[in-house]
Amino acid sequence: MNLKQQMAIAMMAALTGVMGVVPSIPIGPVPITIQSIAPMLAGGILGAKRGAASMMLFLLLVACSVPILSGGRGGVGHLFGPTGGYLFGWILVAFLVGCYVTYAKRVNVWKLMAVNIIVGMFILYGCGALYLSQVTATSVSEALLLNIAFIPGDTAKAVLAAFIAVRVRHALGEGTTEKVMAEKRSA
Ligand SMILES: O=C(O)CCCC[C@@H]1SC[C@@H]2NC(=O)N[C@@H]21
Repeated sequence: MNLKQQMAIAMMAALTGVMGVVPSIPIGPVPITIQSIAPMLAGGILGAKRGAASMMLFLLLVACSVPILSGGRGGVGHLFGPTGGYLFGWILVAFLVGCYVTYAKRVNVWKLMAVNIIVGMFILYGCGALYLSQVTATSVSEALLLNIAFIPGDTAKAVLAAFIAVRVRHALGEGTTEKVMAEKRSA
């Protein structure tokens, strides 16, 4: 991995942290947060491995008590608290969304939007709810139902993330034959 790719991972982790300045809206044990757009952007812009790496770096910084979770929270306790399933799920979301952009011959904004919705919402809700039901006295079905409140905001984030990712990839020349060949040579 070259320096430019490492910088891109660090910048995505930093961007996710900057989003943490925006306070979350607490509704029950899991808040509404703008940061849930970050894994979709990370995968959509950086691809599978680098997208997942940026989310890992972000969570590592949180574990080191850097106050970059929404509302300025940090500390390893947050990773294993009620929202831990969502936080670790962000790595999976970035990876799976990234798989689409990495392996698609041509990234289509509508398909990316669909992948964002399926992975960045419904698979993430599954991870979050399963974990939440383990660490609190909530059944899996109750925990799943909590996610209904996130659907409108997360749908908007999935749409926005798809448009931003396609624009940024286009601006960076990602997916062009020359770029793919150059990356294969430097890998
Ligand atoms: O800050 C945290 O502790 C993590 C919050 C996780 C929030 C989840 S991510 C998916 C869903 N959409 C939201 O806006 N909130 C939840």
